[in-house]
Amino acid sequence: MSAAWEDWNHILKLDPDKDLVEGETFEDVCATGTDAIEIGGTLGMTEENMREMIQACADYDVPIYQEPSNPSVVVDSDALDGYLIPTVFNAGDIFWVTGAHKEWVRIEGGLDWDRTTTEAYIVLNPEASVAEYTDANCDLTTDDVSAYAEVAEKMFGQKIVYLEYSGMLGDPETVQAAADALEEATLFYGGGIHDYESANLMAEHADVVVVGDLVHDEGVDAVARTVDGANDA
Ligand SMILES: CC(C)=CCC/C(C)=C/CC/C(C)=C/CC/C(C)=C/COP(=O)(O)OP(=O)(O)O
Ligand SMILES: O=P(O)(O)OC[C@@H](O)CO
Ligand SMILES: [Mg+2]
Repeated sequence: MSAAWEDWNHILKLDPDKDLVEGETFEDVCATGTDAIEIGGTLGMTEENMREMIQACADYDVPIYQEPSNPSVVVDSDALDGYLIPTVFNAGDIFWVTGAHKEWVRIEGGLDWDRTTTEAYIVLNPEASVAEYTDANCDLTTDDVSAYAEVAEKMFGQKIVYLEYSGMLGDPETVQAAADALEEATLFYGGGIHDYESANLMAEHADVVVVGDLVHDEGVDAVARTVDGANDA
């Protein structure tokens, strides 16, 4: 059976610490045409705000995945299709590569691995909260990025590699270099997608584009245009 994300073009990432645009509902959000909703963020995450947002999206016909930023915010909910768990390949602190995961396993005493997939993050915007949080070394050349992508897939068996430019539009050549380095793994791209053109551009290079802040800043019509851009690539 193929993994769900192999058929996706577009993910909408909802931040439990941010509001929707006034007048818009989670029903509207789930009707943007996105292939999946990922719930997560770096700052301001709690088990409670995660649970509320998962519940708010539960009744609509779109898969929901939680992307926890640390073990203490993981939510056990039947509404979830699964967990997408970051591991940050260029983190400055090993805690964000394997340490948090070890703690999660230790605390839980066993995980539902069938519902859990890791995402091999390469964090590339030094201004993003996630870069600061994980002390990521974002000073990477295109060759560094493609080499990390290859190591993620070939050495660590990662099924998903995630180029994370959160808050800024990334470099298409770097995204293409990462795509070229991968054989089977699915390449996610996220950061700064704000319209049809930017979604279309990044979806030419990555398998799946992730749209985040746009839903909180501009709303569902803007997100729907990025879905079109991704699907047309
Ligand atoms: C082991 C478990 C369950 C969790 C650990 C998972 C890890 C390693 C997390 C570190 C990376 C991280 C914080 C991922 C969260 C998803 C993410 C990158 C969100 C984007 O965040 P930003 O856009 O930088 O932050 P804000 O939107 O909160 O400002
Ligand atoms: O908020 P933006 O810049 O769209 O980034 C999306 C996502 O990659 C964040 O984790
Ligand atoms: Mg963000």
